[in-house]
Amino acid sequence: AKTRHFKWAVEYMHWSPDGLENVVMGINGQFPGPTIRAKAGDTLHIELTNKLHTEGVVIHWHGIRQFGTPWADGTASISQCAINPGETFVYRFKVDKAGTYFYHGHYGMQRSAGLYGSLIVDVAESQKEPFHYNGEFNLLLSDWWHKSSHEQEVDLSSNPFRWIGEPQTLLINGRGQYNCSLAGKFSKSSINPPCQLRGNEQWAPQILHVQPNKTYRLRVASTTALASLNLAIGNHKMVIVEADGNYVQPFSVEDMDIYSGESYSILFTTDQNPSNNYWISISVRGREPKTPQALTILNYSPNSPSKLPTSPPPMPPLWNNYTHSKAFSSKILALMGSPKPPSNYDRRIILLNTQNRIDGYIKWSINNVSLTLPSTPYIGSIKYGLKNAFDLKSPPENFPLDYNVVKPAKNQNSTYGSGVYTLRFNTSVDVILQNANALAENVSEIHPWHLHGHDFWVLGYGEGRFTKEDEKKFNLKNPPLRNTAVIFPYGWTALRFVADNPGVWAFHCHIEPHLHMGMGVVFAEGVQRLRKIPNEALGCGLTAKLFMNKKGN
Ligand SMILES: O=C1O[C@H]([C@@H](O)CO)C(O)=C1O
Repeated sequence: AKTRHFKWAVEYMHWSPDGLENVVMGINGQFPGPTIRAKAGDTLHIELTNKLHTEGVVIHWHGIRQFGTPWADGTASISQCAINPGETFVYRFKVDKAGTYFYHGHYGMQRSAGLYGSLIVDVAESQKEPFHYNGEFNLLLSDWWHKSSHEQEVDLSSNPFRWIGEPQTLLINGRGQYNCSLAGKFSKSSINPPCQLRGNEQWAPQILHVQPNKTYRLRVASTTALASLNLAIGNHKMVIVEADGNYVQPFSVEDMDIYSGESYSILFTTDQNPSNNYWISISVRGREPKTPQALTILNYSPNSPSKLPTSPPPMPPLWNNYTHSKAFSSKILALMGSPKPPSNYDRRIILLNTQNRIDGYIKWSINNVSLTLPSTPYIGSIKYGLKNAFDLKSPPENFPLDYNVVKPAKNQNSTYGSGVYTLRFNTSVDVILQNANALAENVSEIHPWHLHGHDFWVLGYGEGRFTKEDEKKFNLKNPPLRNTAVIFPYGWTALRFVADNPGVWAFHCHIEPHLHMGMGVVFAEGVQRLRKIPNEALGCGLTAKLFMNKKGN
């Protein structure tokens, strides 16, 4: 195993992600940020310098569990203080499991501003993947707004509330087309004429060049701020083999859903007519699509990459065809030989997701608490037993029996909170994510929930309100291990994990505006087992005061 060193500078820069010039957050002059490639067991050493001039920054390594290095998780207010302008913070951690990962900003709405990139971990030198392929591609999916993330943040925090709306463009590896369509003559809308591209534009699509009769691995990860996506490769079947850095029982599909925070590996074989090229398409699911499909080309050698496919781009399933989405999710099962969940739970926490009002401001709440992050990182205030850093009362474990999850709430008001669920070390924890009706009647949305510091087993999905009876249908035989799981409208999702990683871990909806509106909780476990938290992570809030008072620290 190696230690891999990186020196990164984060800054705002002019860029044209979709043909319109805008401002993005870049790393070392690149958007998306550089792709990290490592081998399982390697240590990454990333010196991150904040060149933003007027705001802090942190980077979260999504899917990396950070065993023994919880201060490197990159969550402002939770695992560290935001890095101040001009300062450098060293992220040093081990990548212990092969898989498809990514990294992104986790402060304010910096992910929406374009602070993200790919992190690919190959199997260790002596290991083999449980499948074969001749070549691979990596697609990082995102969504793009022409309004700045700062303006979006103000819009979401205002009364009256201003929703950010649907993205203008979907991006594949940071590239999309706003004013034109790659589909040209196939494009149904007359506003989007065929694109005139030379290929060297920042917004030119990244073409996938393939040879006939080979098998390729397509890695995909979604770091969208909002959009749930459906991916298809025209005329080609896809075999899913990995999800969130865990191998799954291979299964074949024509199209697949991917929610924000998820990653997959897909195998496909170039067994179609080699004189044609084919579409790769990304479309919006789960919200009424107002954003055009993102497209790129699967280019069979020796065809010209500019040769248009002979048929129109794949037709995605209807945006609200949840039966289709649920069928896909339920096909994801662990590969034989994967770690199994404990057969029982020590504690079950039920988390009701609701849209609420607090003093007229629109928020999201969990068991009627809308998360507000404190100014001192939890990891420091818990370790040092600071009393006034956050709400010391534990948040609710459940919600009232008479709450009807399929109707708008009788009382739509909620409260702010910063409390923590303290988990007993090494215990088995069940989390039931319970979806409900939003503020408006007959509305319930998809929420992809992401857990830091752990993978969890997805034990099952169900409709309506979860009851104790439902646990009889849990899959304890081959549930998939993941770090992100979706709740479907009006449904529930059951997860289990072992609280075996000392640290403080965010668990939240990966939709950026929803997190901003309070849709998350905080878990803490075994914090007293941490021997030394680097002071550089805690130079703000009450921990900074503590260090100043303890002279010589
Ligand atoms: O949080 C959200 O707010 C809007 C809508 O519910 C209110 O405008 C929306 O679609 C969300 O997902």
